[in-house]
Amino acid sequence: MTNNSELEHLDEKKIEQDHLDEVIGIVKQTEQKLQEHIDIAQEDLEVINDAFDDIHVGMDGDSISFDAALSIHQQQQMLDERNNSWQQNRQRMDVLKRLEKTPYFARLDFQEKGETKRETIYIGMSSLTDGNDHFLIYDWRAPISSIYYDGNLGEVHYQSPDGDQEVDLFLKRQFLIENGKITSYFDTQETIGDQMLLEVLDEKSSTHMKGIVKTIQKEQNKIIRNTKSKLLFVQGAAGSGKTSAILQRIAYLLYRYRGNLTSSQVVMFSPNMLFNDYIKDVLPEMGEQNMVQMTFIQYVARRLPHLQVETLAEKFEHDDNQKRKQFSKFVSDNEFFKVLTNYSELLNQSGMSFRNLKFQGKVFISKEKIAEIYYSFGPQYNLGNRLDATVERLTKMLHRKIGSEMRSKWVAERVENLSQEELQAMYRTSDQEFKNGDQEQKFLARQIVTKMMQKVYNQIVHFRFINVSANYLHFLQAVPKIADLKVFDVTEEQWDDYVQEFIDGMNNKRISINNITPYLYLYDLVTGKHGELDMKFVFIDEIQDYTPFQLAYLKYNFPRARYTMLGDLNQSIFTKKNSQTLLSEVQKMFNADETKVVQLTHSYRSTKQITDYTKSILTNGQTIEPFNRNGDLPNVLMADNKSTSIKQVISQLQKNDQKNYTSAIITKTLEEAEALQKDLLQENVKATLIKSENQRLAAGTIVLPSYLAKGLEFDAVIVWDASKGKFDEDEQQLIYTITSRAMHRLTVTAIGELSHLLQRVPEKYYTVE
Ligand SMILES: Nc1ncnc2c1ncn2[C@@H]1O[C@H](COP(=O)(O)OP(=O)(O)OP(=O)(O)O)[C@@H](O)[C@H]1O
Repeated sequence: MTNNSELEHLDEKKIEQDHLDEVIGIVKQTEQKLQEHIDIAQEDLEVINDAFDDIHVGMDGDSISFDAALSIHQQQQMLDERNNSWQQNRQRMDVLKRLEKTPYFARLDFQEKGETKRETIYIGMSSLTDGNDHFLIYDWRAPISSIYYDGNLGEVHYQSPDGDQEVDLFLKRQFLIENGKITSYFDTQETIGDQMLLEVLDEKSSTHMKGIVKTIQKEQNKIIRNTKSKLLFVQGAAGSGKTSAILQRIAYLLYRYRGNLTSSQVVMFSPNMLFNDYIKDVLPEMGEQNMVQMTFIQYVARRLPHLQVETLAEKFEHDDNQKRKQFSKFVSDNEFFKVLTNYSELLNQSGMSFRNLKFQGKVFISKEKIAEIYYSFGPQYNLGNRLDATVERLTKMLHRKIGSEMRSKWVAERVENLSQEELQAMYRTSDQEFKNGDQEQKFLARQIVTKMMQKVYNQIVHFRFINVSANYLHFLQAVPKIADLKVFDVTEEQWDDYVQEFIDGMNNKRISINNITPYLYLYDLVTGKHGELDMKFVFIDEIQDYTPFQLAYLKYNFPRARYTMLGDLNQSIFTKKNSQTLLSEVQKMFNADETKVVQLTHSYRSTKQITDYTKSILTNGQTIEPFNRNGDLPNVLMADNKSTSIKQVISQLQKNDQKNYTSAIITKTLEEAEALQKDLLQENVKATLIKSENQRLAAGTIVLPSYLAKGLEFDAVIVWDASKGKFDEDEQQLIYTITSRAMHRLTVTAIGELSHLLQRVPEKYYTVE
């Protein structure tokens, strides 16, 4: 028997479904109108294109009349405009198609302060108006929508363009809608009801990340809508939604600053390429274009195309050595950044190295001559304009050289022997006239010499006459004199080895990750580069893997940008930095009143059981609060030997399969991942090996090394071979990162004895088989 409240609920559901049907009807009408526009625009484009072809046909030979040129220009402009609006319409159509399935996910009933009328609004992925400009759906990023994420019922505030607004909120309703049908709805008192969040988090993982617009949490909303801070620093536990929050933040910023901000003025530095692929759908699904996305290594390496940069795998394995760790610490410190900055100032007086400028294999301007020119400018010059002045002087010398070279014998001979086609190619117009033969001869000689000299000119304007590697080497050699090595526990002999390593690398056209950033920074200082002034927002994910040097360099490169840095200081697998130091070092680079630090402590990715387990691995970790979603206890599979361990993995994979969980087997190193995948194959178990960050995640079981697992998540994770002696004490963060990738199920395998890092976890948090 149904009671009254259930009946009311049914009635209410029907009313909501009717409203939904009505909105979907309007979405469809809007689609139809838009389609007509698109069709017309398409026809227009074809007409313009045809006209364009006619003009081309009308051109006679190489010359083109002024009228035709003008016409082409106008047509081109028209074409660009139409193309643009055509593209915008297509994008809008994609958004409407999505709205047709799920127009909105929430309803708010409220009354603005000072108003007498109650209002009801619906919130969705994008706004939609009816014919009378009345909003049927509000974009989730609109100012009013923020009360959905921020407030409990009752008095709530939100920021509008006119300042702080107060409303009285009566009702907050969340919908689950599938293909135009309301499957369920909840009225909630709290910010975002746990029930809705549970439903979302219980879903299975996929090879691509999903948006979280419907269930953004209050703390996350603060990150998303922050527009004031120059530095927004987010410390968040594994799985607390840092990455999700920044992607929504980018969508928010693109909406909020529409017209003044394009996706090319937003750059995101991500931990590896695999991760870029993982998140690539989130923004397009919100109707926005992806930002510029790259890894730090890509950013620096693209400027040195002739050098091979150490890979992540190499760096990970090299740093296993204690001596290297010590160097890495020194050369990645803020102090080292200062030492290098100071060194560059000395170069203003002396010490810059140059290369000879050559022409046809012979020295044309010697490096000594260049040095003389460079230091002929007074002390009022800085490095940047000293170089500019040198370029100017060298260019003048080049012009003089062209003048004298034109009179040389080889040029006269070359002119004599020019074929008809070569001549035509040299004349400005096919009927170029000359006063006399002498003038024509001069003109041609200049053309020939200028062309030959073009290479030298390019070398000058691209600063090829600066010997960057010699300069950097001098700097490294000078370090013991200008910095206190003892502070960093490095002896002079050890430093000499480090310098030698750089020289050996260079001889083989290789450079280490440690050297590449200081190398480029010195180059930028010498060339007076001002950085990319146009970049407005810089996002850095997994900040704990950046060194203070790299961060200082990014700041130098994007001097006008606002920074959002996110990370989990518990997951520093490359820098192994102590959490607080990194934060305080970063904060020093910005004014305190322009900095905001936000902590996200709730972990949403994993079940309560997994989070309880993973957080016990950390001895002095940041606060982590599990979200109350239940699952199995993590299980530890102990074996006496490797082949038993492999059998255990296979049987676990089968159990995971039964639950439809995709599994990832995470090994410590790449070598182990490769060996394990082969062993599995021998047993007829297929798994995709992810061995480089340039691959894509595949469906089905995958095997990957720890450092590529950053930022990713999987239904089930099997940690391979967490045996005794496998992980050092300072690798807690690494094992924490690996285990915290699991959403629903976590398995750990070990041979002989379990790693002491995992023996710390209280026994009540796992089972042993
Ligand atoms: N508000 C939310 N609503 C729904 N799902 C959420 C929310 N916040 C986070 N999640 C989910 O939690 C998981 C972890 O989020 P995300 O990867 O953004 O966390 P992270 O802090 O970047 O993690 P890590 O540092 O471990 O890489 C994702 O599946 C994400 O969809």
